[in-house]
Amino acid sequence: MMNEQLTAENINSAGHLQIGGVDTLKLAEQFGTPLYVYDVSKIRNQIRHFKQVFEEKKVPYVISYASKAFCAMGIYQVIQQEGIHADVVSAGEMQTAIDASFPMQNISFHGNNKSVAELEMAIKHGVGLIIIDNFHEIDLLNRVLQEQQTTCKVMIRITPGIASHTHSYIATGQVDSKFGFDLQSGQADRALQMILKSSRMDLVGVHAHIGSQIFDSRGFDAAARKLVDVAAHWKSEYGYEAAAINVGGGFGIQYTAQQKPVAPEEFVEDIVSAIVDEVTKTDLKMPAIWIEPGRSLVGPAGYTLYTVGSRKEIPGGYEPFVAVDGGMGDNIRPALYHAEYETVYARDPQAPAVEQVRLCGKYCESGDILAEHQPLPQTKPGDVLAMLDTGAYGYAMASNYNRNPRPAVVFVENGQARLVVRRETPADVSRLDLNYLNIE
Ligand SMILES: Cc1ncc(COP(=O)(O)O)c(C=O)c1O
Ligand SMILES: N[C@@H](CCCC[NH3+])C(=O)O
Repeated sequence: MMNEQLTAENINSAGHLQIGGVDTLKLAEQFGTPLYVYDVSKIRNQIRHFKQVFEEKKVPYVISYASKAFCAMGIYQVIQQEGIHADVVSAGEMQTAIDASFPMQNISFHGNNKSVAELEMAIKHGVGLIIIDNFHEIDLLNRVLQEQQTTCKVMIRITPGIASHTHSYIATGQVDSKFGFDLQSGQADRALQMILKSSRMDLVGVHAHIGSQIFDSRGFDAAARKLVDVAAHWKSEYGYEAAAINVGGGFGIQYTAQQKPVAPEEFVEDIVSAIVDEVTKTDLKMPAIWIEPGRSLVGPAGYTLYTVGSRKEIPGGYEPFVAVDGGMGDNIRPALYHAEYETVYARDPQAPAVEQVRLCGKYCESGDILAEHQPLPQTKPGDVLAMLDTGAYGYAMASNYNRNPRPAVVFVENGQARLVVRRETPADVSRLDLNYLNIE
């Protein structure tokens, strides 16, 4: 039976799993495993779906890819081709965008504790927008702008007081969040007044992000309406009219057959309708609507290929452990959020399952389980498995725990595979260490 996440295009004439027209067994052989593989056309298609919604609704918009979901030069190059913006949250992400020759005016800089060095770097490189999170940042940014004798565009991030229904580790819109200015206590208004007073900051609008991996539109609807409300209040109270309303990202994707999020573009349709509806009740001009999708752009496009190694049977009715050559170092999400994924047997994704196993990694942690109750056909060492939908927050959150080198990343498009991040070597992993006792 075919996994729901796959289509007929995923099976080649040999019956093997293929991605972007390339056989996954060949990819594993050519590039080794574990391997992150992206089907680039899926990313391009999703961007087009988002664009279509805005264009049909005839509203001004900006799509800004949240590059924390997957950051590498290659992805900045793809999204630049598609003509969208990106947001970054660190000097490292910014550097990667610079290395990819991404137009810096299309970069927004987020973060709840941006350092002076990061702000200086952003201003020096002409980052298009700084999304201001707190009072300390207003102070730092004013100083940096003063020193560099320049100005920059900013947005104010507010906490809309909306609890989204997602894992508590990835909810951000509730009042008790570390991100953004609180509305109820008047923090957001104070921030507005300070920014309007600054001759160096050009305020373009208001931002909120309610969380990640959200499955339905209710929270977005409420957040969108709240943002228009804030914009209307700022106009009537302070004479400031927002040119942009940024609703953040967070559109959930389907990782398993049981999960039923609405399609990413449907979230956007609902958001746009809510904003248009609210704006028409006010005297505001239609602001540009910004979205910041991360997971929904890159998650479903990503696959992780693993090779099966050891197997442990435990008498007494326990599920066997089947170990692969990766694990929590290349995908921390199962251990961190109890995230679930589906995995298929690459040689024959339609092969009937004969058992359920615990798919575990090679890291020295009992919690290094990639999937419990994973149905699989009979596997043997050397077989290749493909975990689906690993494109977001997989490579981005990879670590060198146990000093395991991180996997390579390959982009596949039109039957061609290209390495976009090379595999780390053991020498890469120890490259930063210095000799404490000067022993040669
Ligand atoms: C401010 C902001 N925008 C966008 C995103 C992207 O979220 P997602 O990957 O869930 O679309 C995040 C991460 O949650 C975020 O913090
Ligand atoms: N890293 C999280 C999402 C956090 C989003 C960042 N604000 C995940 O894997 O689901």
